[in-house]
Amino acid sequence: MVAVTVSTRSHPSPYAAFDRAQWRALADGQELPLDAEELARLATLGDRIDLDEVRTVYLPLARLLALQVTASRRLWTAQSEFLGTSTAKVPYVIAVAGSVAVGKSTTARLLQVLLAAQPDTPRVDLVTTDGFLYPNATLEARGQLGRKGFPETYDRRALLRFLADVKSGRGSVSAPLYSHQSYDVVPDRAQVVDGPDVLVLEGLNVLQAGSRADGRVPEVFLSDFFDFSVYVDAGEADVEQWYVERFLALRRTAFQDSGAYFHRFADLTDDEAVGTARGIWAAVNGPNLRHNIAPTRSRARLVLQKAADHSVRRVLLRKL
Ligand SMILES: Nc1ncnc2c1ncn2[C@@H]1O[C@H](COP(=O)(O)OP(=O)(O)OP(=O)(O)O)[C@@H](O)[C@H]1O
Ligand SMILES: CC(C)(CO)[C@@H](O)C(=O)NCCC(=O)O
Repeated sequence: MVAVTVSTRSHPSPYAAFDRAQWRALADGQELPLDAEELARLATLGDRIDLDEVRTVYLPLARLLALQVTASRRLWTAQSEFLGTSTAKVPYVIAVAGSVAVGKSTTARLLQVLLAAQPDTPRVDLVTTDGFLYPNATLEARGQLGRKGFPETYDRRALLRFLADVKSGRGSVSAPLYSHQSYDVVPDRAQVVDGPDVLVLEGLNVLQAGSRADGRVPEVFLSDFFDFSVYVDAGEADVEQWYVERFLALRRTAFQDSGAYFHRFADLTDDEAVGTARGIWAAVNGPNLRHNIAPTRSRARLVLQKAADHSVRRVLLRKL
């Protein structure tokens, strides 16, 4: 099957586009290594997804990635033999980017499960960049608590160091953790990444180039350490709607916990909750999407374009 090439009259597109049927056909006959129960456990609250969607979208993606891992290992071994250096295995790093509430977490968790079922990649670790946010106390002192998720609210040097350490083949590399419930990084706890076959790194900011305080271009970018990158894309009006729906659902569940940062929103009426969620979107997540996240989409190797019902309607794969 031939993929459609997306192009404008003046610029040939760097992407090949696949509709659902074309993409699904790439993994025809492959077994799905998870059932509906496991899927429900790993899907983000509000993310409507079923096994058919996993088979159509994520299974072919996992197959493509497994193929890339195997090929890159072969290349690595050949180069090491040529140079006479050690052939120690280094983790294959996949970045997953996109807006708040677009479904990055579900995508990243699905890739973890599907890749772990492939023969060459049994050990797959998942790290989210949320843990690299500065603690609320630091953000508050800097007047940045209302900008959480913007590039400057992350410790980008620590994130870069973490990834450089993982990619240099070092074992037992620690990543800090974040709690959505307390809305803050978790002190005194860490996630240890110990030489997996694949590391999936998920976050709003993974494709951002960053800039230094002195305005100079940094010498090393996070993306220098990526082997593959996925951008989860949808229209802003749809993502805002998903954010609002999730906020309403969390109000009935997570916000009820008296220890939750958002507990003060637990007793809002539906109208008040919608107003509050739209307010947070308009002040923080919307501008962040427009100014800092969407502009990085063109750096991704693969784009999943979602429709209003959360289903992926088109897959774009970089051919240039
Ligand atoms: N305030 C909250 N309280 C409790 N859980 C939350 C809260 N906000 C988000 N979550 C949950 O935390 C997980 C990750 O949320 P996160 O905000 O990182 O995802 P996202 O980046 O907004 O969106 P997605 O993963 O859907 O792209 C989700 O399962 C979500 O339902
Ligand atoms: C932690 C992030 C930045 C990313 O996951 C996001 O979920 C967030 O908290 N954004 C700030 C505005 C809000 O509370 O939705």
